[in-house]
Amino acid sequence: MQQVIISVKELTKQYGSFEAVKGISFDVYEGEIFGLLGPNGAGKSTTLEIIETLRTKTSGTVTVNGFNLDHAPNDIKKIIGVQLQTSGYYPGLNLVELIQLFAGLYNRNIDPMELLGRVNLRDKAKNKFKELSGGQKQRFSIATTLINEPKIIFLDEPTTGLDPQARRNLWDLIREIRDKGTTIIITTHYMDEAEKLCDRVAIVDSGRIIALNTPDQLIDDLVATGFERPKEVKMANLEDVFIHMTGKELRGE
Ligand SMILES: Nc1ncnc2c1ncn2[C@@H]1O[C@H](COP(=O)(O)OP(=O)(O)OP(=O)(O)O)[C@@H](O)[C@H]1O
Repeated sequence: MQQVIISVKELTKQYGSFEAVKGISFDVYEGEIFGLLGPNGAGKSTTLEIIETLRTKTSGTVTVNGFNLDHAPNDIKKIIGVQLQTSGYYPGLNLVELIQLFAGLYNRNIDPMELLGRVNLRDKAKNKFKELSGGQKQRFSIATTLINEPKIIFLDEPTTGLDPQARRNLWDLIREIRDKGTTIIITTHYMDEAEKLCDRVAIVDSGRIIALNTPDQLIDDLVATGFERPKEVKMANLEDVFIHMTGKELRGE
């Protein structure tokens, strides 16, 4: 029996007269990678930011690890990890110093080099955030979400703008974090990514959830309607060519 760690019931969010979230309900299970998918403006970030305690809701109930958002937002903050906007990293500090700063804020005693090792950034320990490549920045930003040893982390479009190797590398990292027991909520516009990475996905459209299931079941349900994709005539695609020619390994970037 899977344990519910986040429960959202009839959540609404009104921006003035515009209703961005229109009564969304869903549960996230402990230890899963849960994807929120949907077109631009569907209400994904609004929903996540409400759960993260960063935005007020208009109505509805949100419970995280048994804590009610209305009564115990500080308890929720303590058990979640949220990616900072890039502007949140002090420009004068190197990666080790940034981790030490966050660890101090969270009152945690952690080894910066061990954490950097987890995200394959030991050799950049003395570099500043702005000196990192896109993939490295994402990996560092994910590392910072782990500093307070959270039960749940939120990743908003973590692979946008990355090359195919860096995306795959980040998927491996995200799976490793999940396999250690952390629940992950992720938004993405890449359906191949959601299909490979997410245990379950919710599709959000105009402020409502229009589907929620495992990627496999959603595909089977579509096929059962008689849907058929035009036959693929080639055994590989351009991404296969790219990976084959440039290698699977992550670059020095
Ligand atoms: N602070 C705000 N004030 C007014 N309207 C807002 C505000 N924030 C978001 N909105 C509107 O609410 C809707 C949902 O926005 P939201 O950012 O949650 O969508 P999203 O699904 O995360 O989109 P994207 O995929 O583009 O990130 C959009 O129409 C957006 O313009």
